[in-house]
This record gives sequence, C-alpha cells and structure tokens, in this order.
Amino acid sequence: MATFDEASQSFLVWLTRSGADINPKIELKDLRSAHAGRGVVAANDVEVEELLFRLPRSAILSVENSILYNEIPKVTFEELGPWLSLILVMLYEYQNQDASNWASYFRVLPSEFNTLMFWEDDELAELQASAVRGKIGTEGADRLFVEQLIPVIREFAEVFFAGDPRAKERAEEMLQPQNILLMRKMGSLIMAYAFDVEPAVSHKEVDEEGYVSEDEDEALPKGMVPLADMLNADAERNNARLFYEEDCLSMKAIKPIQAGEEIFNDYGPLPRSDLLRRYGYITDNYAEYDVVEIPMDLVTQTASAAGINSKERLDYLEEHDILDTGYDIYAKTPFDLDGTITPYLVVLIEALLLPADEFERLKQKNKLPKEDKISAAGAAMLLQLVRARAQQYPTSLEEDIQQLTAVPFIADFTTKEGRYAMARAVRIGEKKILRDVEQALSGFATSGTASNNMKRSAGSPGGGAKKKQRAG
Ligand SMILES: C[S@@+](CC[C@H](N)C(=O)[O-])C[C@H]1O[C@@H](n2cnc3c(N)ncnc32)[C@H](O)[C@@H]1O
Repeated sequence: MATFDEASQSFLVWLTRSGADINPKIELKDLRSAHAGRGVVAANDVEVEELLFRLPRSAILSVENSILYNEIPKVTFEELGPWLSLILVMLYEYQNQDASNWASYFRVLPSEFNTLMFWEDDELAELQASAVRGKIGTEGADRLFVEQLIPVIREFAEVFFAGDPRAKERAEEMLQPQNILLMRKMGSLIMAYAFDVEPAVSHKEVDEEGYVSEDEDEALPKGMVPLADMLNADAERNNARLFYEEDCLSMKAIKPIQAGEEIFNDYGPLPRSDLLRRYGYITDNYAEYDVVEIPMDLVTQTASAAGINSKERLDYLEEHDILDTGYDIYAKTPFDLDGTITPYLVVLIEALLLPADEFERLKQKNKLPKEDKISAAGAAMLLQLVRARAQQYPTSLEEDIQQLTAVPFIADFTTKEGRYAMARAVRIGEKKILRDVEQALSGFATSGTASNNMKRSAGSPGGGAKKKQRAG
C-alpha cells in the first residue's frame, strides 16, 4: 500500500496528466501533526490574484463526467436528484478501483470521518440540547439509500458491476451494513468536500435591458473538485478562491501569501455546530457565526402555558409562511439585540400576544406584526423562552466554563476527548447567546420596546430568505 506522501504524489501526477496546471510555488502537505489531514501550503511567496492551479472541467468527479452517465437512462439521474446521483457515480467509480479515472483521487480522500454522523452516542450527548443533534440525518439518508439508490443499482446491476458474473448478487449485497456505511461515507465526502459547480455556460437569464436575473434558489450541481478540496478552511485566514471559467476552474490567491503559509478556502458563515456536523472540526474563528435555536415546540408550549390560544394565529402565520421548526438567535460581540433575533420569531411572538381585536384587524388587512420592534410583552415572552431554552441544557454556562479550565480544549478532533471538547465548545457558544439575550432583555421586558433592526433582505418576512444565508 502506498504511504501517505506517495498517495499525494501519485494524485498530483494523475492530476497533471489530466490537464491540470499547478503553480510550482504550492505544495500538498501532510498536516496530520496539526490534525488537519492534507493541506495546501505556499512553498514560495505568492502574489495576490496569482494562479495557484487550474483544472480542466473534465477532472471534476461529477455525474456528467462519469461513464455511468452515458450507460443508464438520464431520467434515472433526474429521479434520483443531484445528491443521490453523485453518490451513485462515486460508488460506481470507487468500486471500479484502478479502472476508474479518479482512482488516484480516491486514494487521497479520507475513509474515516469525524463528522457528527460518525460520533458515538456518549459523544453526541455532550452536545446536550443543541439543535444540531436533530440535523444529523443518518436515518433519513439510510432510508434514501435503501428505497431509492439500491433499487437503481439492482436495476442496472450488469452495468454497475460490468464484467462481473456476480453482478446481481453484488447489487443485493449493497444492502449489507458495510455497503450502507460506504454510502454514508460517500454522502459525507460530498458534504465536506464537494463544490457547487457553476456551469460552463451561465443559465442566468438576461432581460431586455441586459440585466442578469439572480435566481438565488437555483441549485447548482455538486461536483468533487480534486485539489481544490485539499484546501483546509478558515473563516479569518481565507486567502484563496475558486473561479469558474468556461473550460476550467482556477484557484487564485485573493491575498498575498507568504512562503510557508497555509492556503485556506472559506466554507462560509457556518456556526460551529454546523462546522462540526459537516466538517468534523471547529475553530474559534467560526464562533462569531454561532447560533442558538429556539424550537417551535417551545414557543407553542410557552404560549399555551400562558393561556394563549394559538391555533387560529398559527394557521394564519402558516399561511404567511412564518412558521418553522425553530428560530435562530445569532451571536454578536459586543452583544445587543439589533439584528440578532430572526425577525420571524419576533413576528410569531407578537402575533401570539396581540389582543383579539387587534389580531382581527391585522387579519382583515392581511398584514403581520412589525418584525423590527419587540413590545414589552414580546420581550417578556422572549425572555421566558430563552430561560426555558437554557434549562433544556443539563449543565449551566458557568459549569461548562469551569470544566473548560479544568480540562482544556483538546485539538485532536478524532479522539473521544477531542470530540467531548468540541461538543462542549459548541454548547458553550449556544449558552452564551442565551445568556446575552437574557441580559439584554431583562431591562426591556419591563421598560418598553426593543428594536430588532435586522436587514430586510436577510431573514425578514418581506425580504425573501427566511434565515441568514448559510452555505450548504
Ligand atoms: C475539503 S477537506 C480539506 C482537505 C482535508 N484536510 C484532507 O486531508 O482531505 C475538509 C476537511 O478538512 C479538515 N479541515 C478543514 N479545515 C480545517 C482546519 N482549519 N483545521 C483542521 N481541519 C480542517 C476537516 O476534516 C474537513 O472535514
């Protein structure tokens, strides 16, 4: 078996042979001693906008680039959807071993993951009441594998396992636990490594005046982009970006990079809970994006405990697309309420609290309460909610912080202690937001109104997206 460095070298040789142009100023490095797997490092100073590498589009491991795409009906891929289709072609290419164009690439991709899907129950329990525990999605993914993916492999067994007289049996064997695990791993690779690949020719429509319509909801196909995905990420130290051109993809420096510095991508404004779920590591640089979720159930429980009959109001809010399973409150340093509370939560609370005649009046006009002002009663209810939410975590913020001084953060993400430490950092981040909101609201709840001037475009009832946009 090839060593770690040999696998890196053969990967680079394969990539160059596939038409990639790699700047000799960069190196693919073994960063395992820093618990960061492989990473890309500058061997010499790099100038801003300098090309780091350029890849032909044909090197991307995507649905369309796989041989399988031409071997089975296109409608099968359409029915599977982009995520399962990419898993299907990755399984196909992976089981083809050396016959696959991407064999050298698979050898540098990990087979073990530290993402939440692979944590033990006791490790997940350390996340306590974090909403991220409800977003791991292992059972849902397994169901899709069994109900949608494996039937396709069965139907096209002779293509999928071409040349193997055991093709049909092998398709049946896909139901075995080790193969379901393989599918989870392919899904996890996509989650942590894949890029949203902009098409060679833009599908964006240009209107009569020449303006391009920006359809934010247009989902781009995902593809595994060799080498681009060997960059680690850091919210603060991001110094490179991938540019999509017609025939190729170019990674360029967006800042001057000195010899010896690591080259970092950016995964977007992810809270540490999501960074852990998707990428299996955290750093303090993502703490500014932390969120705590107020579950919808908690809002309805609190309302009914206060004698508020919410059914009619909730139906009305549902019609206006205000209801969600939970509502984020965002971190801010130094903390103040402006812009930290999802406007939908403000609208929900205020609608629940309105006197009957005012609610009727609003309903007649087909309107909603204002999202940018929290009334004294609203602040009191929000205060009750954040206190009740904090109670859902079995330990207090103070206890967690005390523990932190006794057992410092362990940077080896892969050990149990490391996972415990990351989980603790995530829950501390969430509890800090709850404490900050509680402190900010305590005054307002008795003294008047608080403003919540979140920008309309980011997460307001009139402004499109429900929540602050997060990558992935
Ligand atoms: C897109 S890959 C980057 C390449 C990866 N290091 C490798 O060896 O394959 C993303 C994974 O790299 C690791 N990673 C990314 N950024 C990191 C960082 N700043 N510190 C530690 N690990 C990081 C995480 O395991 C993450 O799931």
